[in-house]
Amino acid sequence: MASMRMSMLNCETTRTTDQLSWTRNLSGFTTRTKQISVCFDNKAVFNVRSMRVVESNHSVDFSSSVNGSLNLDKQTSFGVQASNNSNDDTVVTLNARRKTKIVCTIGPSTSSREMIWKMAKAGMNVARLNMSHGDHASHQKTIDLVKEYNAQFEDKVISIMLDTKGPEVRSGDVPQPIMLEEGQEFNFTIKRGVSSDNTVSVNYDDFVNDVEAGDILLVDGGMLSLSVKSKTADTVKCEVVDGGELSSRRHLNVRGKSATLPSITEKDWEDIKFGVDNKVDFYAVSFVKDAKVVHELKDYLKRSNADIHVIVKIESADSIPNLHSIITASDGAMVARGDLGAELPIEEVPLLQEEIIRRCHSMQKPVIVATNMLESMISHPTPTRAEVSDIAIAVREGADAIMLSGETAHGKFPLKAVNVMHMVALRIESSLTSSTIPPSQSSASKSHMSAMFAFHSTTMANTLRTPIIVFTKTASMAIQLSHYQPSATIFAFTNEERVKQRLSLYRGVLPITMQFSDDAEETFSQALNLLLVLGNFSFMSAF
Ligand SMILES: Nc1ncnc2c1ncn2[C@@H]1O[C@H](COP(=O)(O)OP(=O)(O)O)[C@@H](O)[C@H]1O
Ligand SMILES: C=C(OP(=O)(O)O)C(=O)O
Repeated sequence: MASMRMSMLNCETTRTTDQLSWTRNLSGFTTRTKQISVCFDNKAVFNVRSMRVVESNHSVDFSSSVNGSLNLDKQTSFGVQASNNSNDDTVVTLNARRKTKIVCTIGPSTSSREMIWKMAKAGMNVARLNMSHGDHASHQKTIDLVKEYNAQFEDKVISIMLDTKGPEVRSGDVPQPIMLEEGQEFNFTIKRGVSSDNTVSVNYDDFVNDVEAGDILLVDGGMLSLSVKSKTADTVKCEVVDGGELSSRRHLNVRGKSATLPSITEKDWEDIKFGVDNKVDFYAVSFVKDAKVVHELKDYLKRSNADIHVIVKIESADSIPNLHSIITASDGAMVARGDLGAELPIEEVPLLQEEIIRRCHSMQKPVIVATNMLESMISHPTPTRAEVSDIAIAVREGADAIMLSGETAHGKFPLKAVNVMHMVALRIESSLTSSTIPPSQSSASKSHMSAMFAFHSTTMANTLRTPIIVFTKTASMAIQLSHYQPSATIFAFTNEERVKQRLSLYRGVLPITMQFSDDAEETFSQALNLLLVLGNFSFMSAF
């Protein structure tokens, strides 16, 4: 077992002083810790402590599938033991904990109370509501259930992400899937409510203006494809290139072209208002093409007094030249590979994924890798090896979160899919060779004291192989720490429920709510107590 050191820090540190050793009784067990104290906010003295910790990371327990939240099962969670080393004080053992977060799309397979609870247990960190499907009443039910779940725990949290429909083009409803054969003629019409063997509606009136003869139409990112042959005032006539089943409300993309609609449509504004009313945690904004739309949404949120973060979905060909300004304006990004791979050549997708993750890291913004991650598990109980490798790549590239779509929304094996994602992420993370010093591209700017503090705390924590405890009111210090990707967990204590909700998207951060006392000593003790009570640390033997 490797020895580790647990440190505690706080934001806006301005100076450090040496400290004495400290003895106190914690939950009936005597512990001794060494402490370093730091000043923060230019006035209060706050303590940075250290404690001997042992990590049993050689035996990752895959049965302890947790949503990055605490595991109450003492067998599979943490333990604390007395150190034999007289210089080192309390020793804690803990099993590795998944750092990469899991976003799950909620749909018919997972919207029941029972399934929300089971998904949370299996490892869901963020519930995504796709506004392209369902109505406000059905999404309201999900929101209420997630909130009910959250209200039960200080140490477990599912955040809510509302994904706007955006200016997407979709085929209309069909009573039964239509089988399209290669070479057959098939039409899309802007007339509403049409569904026959050779024609269906599209939901976008300018479709006829946007497409030209010779364009290639992709259904569901290329599951079916058609070549445009001609058009009339209301109908686009095509020939099927790759056939298959066309079901209701399928995505339509024109290879290489973005729709000319605004990124936030009238329906989106209604959905955004619904999100404000329900205090969701994140918007995932579809088909963002430039930073202007992000500013527009942020202005609206400010006017509405709504503290909701904006995640931009990078999925439109038009967004690529504006990546820097879009991500700068946002609070994070999603690599929405479905539409991205339809609007741009598919071989560009892995390169863009890497680039978007790199840019988000450089701006300390969270990034989600989405779509097709375990696609085969929509209908099969086990993933393809390529899907497992895809998850591994996203984890290695440093994504904050990885996303399940149809796998959990309407798949046959939603819990198994979450479990596979959890296990693969955990295994890959355990194999990552963590250098002691955080990556050089993330070196701390000397002008930002908090960045320097996070950088050096990470170096210390990595050297000593210890988790970190951070106390944060605004999430900022926990986010800074997450950015440097320490090798062990960041326990983020906050007295703000919304901060806890938000932090559940960030890699390596385990948010816990707790009331802060005016007395920093007491706050620290309370936090340790809470970790003990919640089963993060349990003494295996006392001294
Ligand atoms: N709230 C919902 N109600 C009904 N079906 C849903 C819902 N959310 C997702 N789905 C189903 O799951 C599929 C995959 O989800 P997702 O990838 O989010 O959708 P899409 O690719 O259609 O944008 C959808 O195409 C739809 O069939
Ligand atoms: C996540 C995506 O968006 P949606 O599921 O809303 O189409 C995507 O296109 O990859």
